[in-house]
Amino acid sequence: MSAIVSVKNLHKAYAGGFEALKTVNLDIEEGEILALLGPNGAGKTTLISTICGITVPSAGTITVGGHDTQTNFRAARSLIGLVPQEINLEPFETVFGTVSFSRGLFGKKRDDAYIEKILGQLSLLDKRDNKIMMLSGGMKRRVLIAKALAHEPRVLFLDEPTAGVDVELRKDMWEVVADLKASGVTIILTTHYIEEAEAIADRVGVINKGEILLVQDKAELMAQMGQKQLRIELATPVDNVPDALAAYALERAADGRNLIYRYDTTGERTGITTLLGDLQKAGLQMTDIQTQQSSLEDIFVGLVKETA
Ligand SMILES: Nc1ncnc2c1ncn2[C@@H]1O[C@H](COP(=O)(O)OP(=O)(O)OP(=O)(O)O)[C@@H](O)[C@H]1O
Repeated sequence: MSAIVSVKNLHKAYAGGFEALKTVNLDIEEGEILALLGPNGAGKTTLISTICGITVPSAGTITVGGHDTQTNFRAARSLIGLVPQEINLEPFETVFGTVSFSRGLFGKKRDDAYIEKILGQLSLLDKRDNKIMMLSGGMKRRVLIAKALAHEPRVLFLDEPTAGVDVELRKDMWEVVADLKASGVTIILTTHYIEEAEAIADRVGVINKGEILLVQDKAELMAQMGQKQLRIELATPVDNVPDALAAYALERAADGRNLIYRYDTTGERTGITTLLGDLQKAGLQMTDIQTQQSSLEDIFVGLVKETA
């Protein structure tokens, strides 16, 4: 795969001198879904709007499809669709009119069949002639996506696409994003919902305080940084972990009814077999055992805490 968006040594300081981005380097591969995670104020929106040419970088270069966003803005911008955080639609306009007009803004020839195809993809075809003000919040978000796709961009930026959207609709949006990927669009989304990144992203980037802490394949990240835990339920609760088991650094939980053992998923040995043997030797009887993998959320919280 080759990079469709390439960000090199990007730095952004706002007028007051605040450094929103500190030397960001990022390559976005054609056809991937990249989720950018970060706490409030981390610099996600600044990064997106700088790539889209809305915010001027203080230093560094960005290319989209090989076009420099500063020296060749029009060519770079025509490859980008941007779905902003805020709903900024004309309430009296129709769905079709809104999307078709946006295509015209990019100097593309009118193409009703293409607009209808996008509306179909976003389940908006039956709302084609409805006025925007008649739509629900979720439908308006879909119109924002349709509008961003109207000029056939190759890269789509979604800034918090599901903020304030209910769980069911959020899952619908994930399907929409998966369909768009299948149609060949590269997708970058920012989100506060880590489960969203876990569900749909190919790669995950974590930003904090204007710096990219990591960008990594999601599955690899979860395998590498994730810990597993084994929860052992005891027949009789214990007040203390027996000294003979000190080496396992077990944690008591549920009033001593459970013991928790954490182990590294990348280690050669988990130590579980010897632990179970030693538990028996120590005279502890188990009634149940369960394993649990740490989630992307655990990993994210750990990373951001480290740089706090
Ligand atoms: N126009 C501006 N002038 C000065 N500071 C700004 C401006 N826009 C953003 N900032 C600051 O830059 C930092 C990064 O903001 P940004 O909106 O990029 O963060 P974010 O990660 O998108 O946050 P959120 O998740 O809250 O949307 C914040 O501290 C913000 O206050």
